[in-house]
Amino acid sequence: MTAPARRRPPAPAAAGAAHAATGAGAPRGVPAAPGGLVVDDLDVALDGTPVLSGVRLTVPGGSWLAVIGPNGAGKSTLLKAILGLVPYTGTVLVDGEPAHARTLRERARLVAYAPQTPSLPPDMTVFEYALLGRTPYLSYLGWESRADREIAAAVLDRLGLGPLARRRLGRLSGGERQRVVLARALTQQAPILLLDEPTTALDLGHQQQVLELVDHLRLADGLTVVTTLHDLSLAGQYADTVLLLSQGRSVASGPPAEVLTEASLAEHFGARVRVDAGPGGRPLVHLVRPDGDR
Ligand SMILES: Nc1ncnc2c1ncn2[C@@H]1O[C@H](COP(=O)(O)OP(=O)(O)OP(=O)(O)O)[C@@H](O)[C@H]1O
Repeated sequence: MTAPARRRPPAPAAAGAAHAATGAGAPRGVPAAPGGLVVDDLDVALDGTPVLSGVRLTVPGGSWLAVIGPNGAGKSTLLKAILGLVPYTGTVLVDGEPAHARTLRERARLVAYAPQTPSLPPDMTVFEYALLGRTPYLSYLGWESRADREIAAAVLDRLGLGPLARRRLGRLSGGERQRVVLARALTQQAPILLLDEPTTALDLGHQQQVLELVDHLRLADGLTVVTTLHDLSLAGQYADTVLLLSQGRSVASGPPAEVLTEASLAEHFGARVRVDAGPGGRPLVHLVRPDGDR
């Protein structure tokens, strides 16, 4: 896979005032992270219900942010706001500009998104679906080139999906569907990758395969990665920074070992856990039965 090398120094934290999503250009005082993301004072209400309030984050280009939080905390909504798929107030800068300042085609070349529960056309084949990732690069009346087809085939191979290339989407298992959705996002070859729960349907081996591939691409090509993850040990092993959302607010953000603490997880998830230091001091989170002495 090829993508422009985008290694950049971390950007300072955002510090701007709220501004309407319909405005154009970066608000004064909010520094852009080149190749990265800046979110500041983000509010989202859906059907009149506040879902996100005052959320802020900075993801320097080439780094990995894991967004964690209990069910309904607003993780998926945060990704959708970054993509410009839901209305918001506040600041969202993607590679230094608000998403809505770019055309849909420009956005698709910049940000690839693998949603949590996509609807897949049942009669489309795996290869055809992966090839959709090349759409932002086609001319308006053009067809996919041989190079586009080779890129899609290479991504399917790297995800172990080559043998399923001709299979129709309606005949895939849950885990196969999830990897196909990731394949389409990777075929897009965008420098920013937003993955909503990319491992929930995967067995242990495929979880590792998918996350290692994403990390390999991040390191090789400088991709910026944002994943929501319910598996907190995976968040701890792979992310540079963890953002904990609770009831629509950012309640903690920082290196995994600072955010994934027993006290914090008890408070915000209502879970009793043990946190051990794993390889490199990265945290491993284990559920502990409240009556574990029995
Ligand atoms: N159209 C809507 N109108 C009102 N509330 C909504 C709407 N869509 C989503 N919500 C609510 O917004 C909240 C955040 O949803 P979101 O999907 O972002 O949470 P999440 O953290 O990704 O949850 P999960 O871990 O369960 O996937 C939830 O309480 C959800 O019910």
